[in-house]
Amino acid sequence: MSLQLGQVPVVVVSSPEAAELFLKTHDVVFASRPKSQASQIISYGSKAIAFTEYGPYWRSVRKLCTLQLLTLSKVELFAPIRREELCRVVKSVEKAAAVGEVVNISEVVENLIEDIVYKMILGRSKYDQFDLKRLVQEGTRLVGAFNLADYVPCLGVFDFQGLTRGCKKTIEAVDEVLEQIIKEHEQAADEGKRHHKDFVDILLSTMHQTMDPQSEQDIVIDRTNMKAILLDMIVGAIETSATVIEWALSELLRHPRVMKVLQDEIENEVGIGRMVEEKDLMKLNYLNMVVDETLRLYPVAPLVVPREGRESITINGYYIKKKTRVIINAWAIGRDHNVWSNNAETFYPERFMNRKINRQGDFEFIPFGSGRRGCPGIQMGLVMVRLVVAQLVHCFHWELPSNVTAANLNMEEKFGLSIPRAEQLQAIPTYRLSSDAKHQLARAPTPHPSSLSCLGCSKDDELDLKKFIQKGMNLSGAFNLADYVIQQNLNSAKKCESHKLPQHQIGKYQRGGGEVSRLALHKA
Ligand code: HEM
Repeated sequence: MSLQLGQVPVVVVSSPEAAELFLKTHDVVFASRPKSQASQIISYGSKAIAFTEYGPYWRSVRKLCTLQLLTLSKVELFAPIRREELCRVVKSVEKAAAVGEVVNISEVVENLIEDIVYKMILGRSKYDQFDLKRLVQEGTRLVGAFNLADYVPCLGVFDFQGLTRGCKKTIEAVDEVLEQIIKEHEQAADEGKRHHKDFVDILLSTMHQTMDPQSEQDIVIDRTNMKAILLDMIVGAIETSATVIEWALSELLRHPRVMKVLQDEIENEVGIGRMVEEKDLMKLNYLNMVVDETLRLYPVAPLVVPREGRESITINGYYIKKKTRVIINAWAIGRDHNVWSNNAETFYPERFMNRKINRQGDFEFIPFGSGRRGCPGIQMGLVMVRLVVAQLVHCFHWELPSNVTAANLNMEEKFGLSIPRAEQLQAIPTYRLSSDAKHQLARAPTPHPSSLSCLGCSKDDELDLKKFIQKGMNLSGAFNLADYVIQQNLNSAKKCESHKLPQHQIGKYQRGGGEVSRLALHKA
């Protein structure tokens, strides 16, 4: 569908076939983002990833964030943080369950995801004096709002809708929090207190240095870029994951049959004597179906994030002018009857049973977008969503409060860049694990700090790599006679013999060093 919104030509894509043309076949043409007044202000002038135009800067920053924070190995590194935060939440919901209290699930989930994300990205829990979550929500609302000035630019100066004022106020408050976080990291580094590097430390260490030596442009990041990147990561991680979890739990509450199948699956795989661990997730197929079905019906970004044509192009006989804005309607695609049959509006996870889904390559299912601008946080998002949903339905039975039924539970959404529930979700929990699980909860280990190591994993108790490294250092530092007597003539075995150095002596050092480095490499 083609629209003319003010001065901006817009193409709306609402079928999987068309989505494939824009996100795969001609992805490179539509890999840029349009500039909007709100996104410019909120992203410090397009200095992060999500609203930055396609080019070397965007590529370098995206690469940095992916490698340092979002690869599967980095995501796994943060498992202890997720575990500890979830244990804390389970304990507090258990207390509410003991007295039959109604729990505000939305609040619990949003706070949980917020805590996990801050610890992963900022290396600390939230500040009492700053409500960063509220600022993030406000920022997302402002960026998602329809701003007349984006389509009729001459109206921009008047700011009729007050969006520019709102954005400036929000970003000033966000800036204060980010400045404090950066200062704390700098101070701790100066005092030699930072033994484990978090994402803020990584960004600080890359400041003012060429980010990508292979890039044709000399790209360096300064303090402002750093804040923009941190904000992008926080917004990307908090709003999205919490929203999916809330919708999944809402649908499970409306569909007791699905809830029961899911609880049975987890009980069979995990047992009723302990909480769900991340390693269990890969065995939980029905859980994956529940999450996919939620993402199909409630794609967090229903219109993905707008794209912009970098050049004019003709697609399927239609001429599309350079700078045309492209809106991919993931919401409509997820509910398309031609793809999902006549029951497309129904929450029915079993539809994914015999469907092999590629989450960023099948165009009938694009909750994470696709192509060059597809979501880089998919691994982190999916782990958080699956783990929290699994844990909450495994540890508790949930019932709607007495005045709400499955039929009248309010399922309206708030409109913005993302679509959270309009009304907070509330339910009454009953603890369902055996008493052994309580001991396990009490013993929940404190996580190791979010160290981003060069191997991308934490220390393994069974593999004492440090011992091998020390031994290797000892051997390479040892005085080796052979280095002084035969080193110059190593290539001549005959000369070695003629120097009358005992063969076993040479072999001892070579064997020792070789064995140590072989073992160390093997362990690594
Ligand atoms: C369930 C969770 C998530 C969902 C459903 C989701 C969804 C999306 C979608 C639809 C897009 C637009 C893709 C496109 O234009 O093709 C996107 C982009 C993005 N997401 Fe996510 N996301 C999730 C989690 C995360 C997390 C955990 C992070 C980072 C910590 C993240 C960071 C980003 C960034 C930086 C972009 C912009 C990419 C670019 O423009 O190059 N997301 N996400």
